Amino acid sequence: MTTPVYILSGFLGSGKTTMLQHMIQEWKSLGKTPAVIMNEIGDVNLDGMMVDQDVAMAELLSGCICCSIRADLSMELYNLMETEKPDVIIIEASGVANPIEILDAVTETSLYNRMELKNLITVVDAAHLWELYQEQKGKTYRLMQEQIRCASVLILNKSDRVDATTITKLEAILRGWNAYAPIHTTVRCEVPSTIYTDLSSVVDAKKTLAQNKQTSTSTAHSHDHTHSEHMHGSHSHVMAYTHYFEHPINSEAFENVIRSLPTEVYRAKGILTFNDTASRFLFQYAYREMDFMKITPQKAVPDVAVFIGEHFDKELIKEQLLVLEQQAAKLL
Ligand SMILES: Nc1nc2c(ncn2[C@@H]2O[C@H](COP(=O)(O)OP(=O)(O)OP(=O)(O)O)[C@@H](O)[C@H]2O)c(=O)[nH]1
Repeated sequence: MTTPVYILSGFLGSGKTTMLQHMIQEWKSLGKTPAVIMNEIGDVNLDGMMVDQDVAMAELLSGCICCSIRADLSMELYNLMETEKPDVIIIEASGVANPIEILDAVTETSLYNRMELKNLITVVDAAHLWELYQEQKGKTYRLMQEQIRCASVLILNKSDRVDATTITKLEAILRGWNAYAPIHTTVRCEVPSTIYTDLSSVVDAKKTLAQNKQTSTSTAHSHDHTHSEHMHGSHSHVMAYTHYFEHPINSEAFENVIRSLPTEVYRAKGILTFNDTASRFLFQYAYREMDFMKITPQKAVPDVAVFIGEHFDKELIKEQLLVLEQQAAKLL
């Protein structure tokens, strides 16, 4: 028996965890046992909390799966196969990962383990891509392009955030960059379940990937790049700041801080206790959209927020959050 492996790629905040939740639900309803490998560039895995607690999960934190911890990925894949014997494995890459490197790690591991890459699914934030496409430059744009080129399935997500004409244009752009992958235009990654459950209908992922990989490497990188230049070139600009809260804070004051974040911060998420609400909240901020969800964590978790972006001033964010904590502490 060969275990199918799915790679979920896509820029920060595009909807990978949302997609992962659908996949897990679908497989479980079919009586299958999925296992997950999650990768975060911050040092806490908040997305893991969104995932069904019964699912076996390995976490690769504080680095990008495609470079610094690529060897760990092979090891985690091996361990999961040995200990959990899952029916299917899903790897959720960090939003800044170059999927080609993950693909290589899976292929390497499959040499000594019976696993097979079924699909490399790339989730795209429609509004974000549209904005970057207007400029057609920058590292984030190139990375997104690379993630799209490598995909065997493309999910054009957050279609609720752009109009129908823009969607048509975006679909044409995706097709121009990736001639093979089926494109699914979605809201909250609602796709026909057959794309990940009916394995017989799955495209020949290996062949597609090999073709796209060729196009991708020849256009995005010059062939004489060294391996390390290739890996770090696309996302060495990304940084993260993790803030642990000592005190509950005021929810409105926090929202104001998030609203005033510099544009260099493109992703933030956290778990917070507010002094003016009864419940704890999971907060999400992706490409200027903010979302709060009530949660009751299954295990003890600290109040924490992670900010991810390019060359932003960590100290400034830290100071603003400390002020919120001091203001709240005075009221105690
Ligand atoms: N408006 C809108 N929001 C969405 C959609 N899909 C997901 N979101 C929201 O976007 C935010 C990010 O979604 P995630 O699924 O966590 O994205 P991700 O790619 O896993 O994020 P990272 O792991 O940080 O890279 C969450 O607040 C989601 O609820 C969509 O189709 N439309």
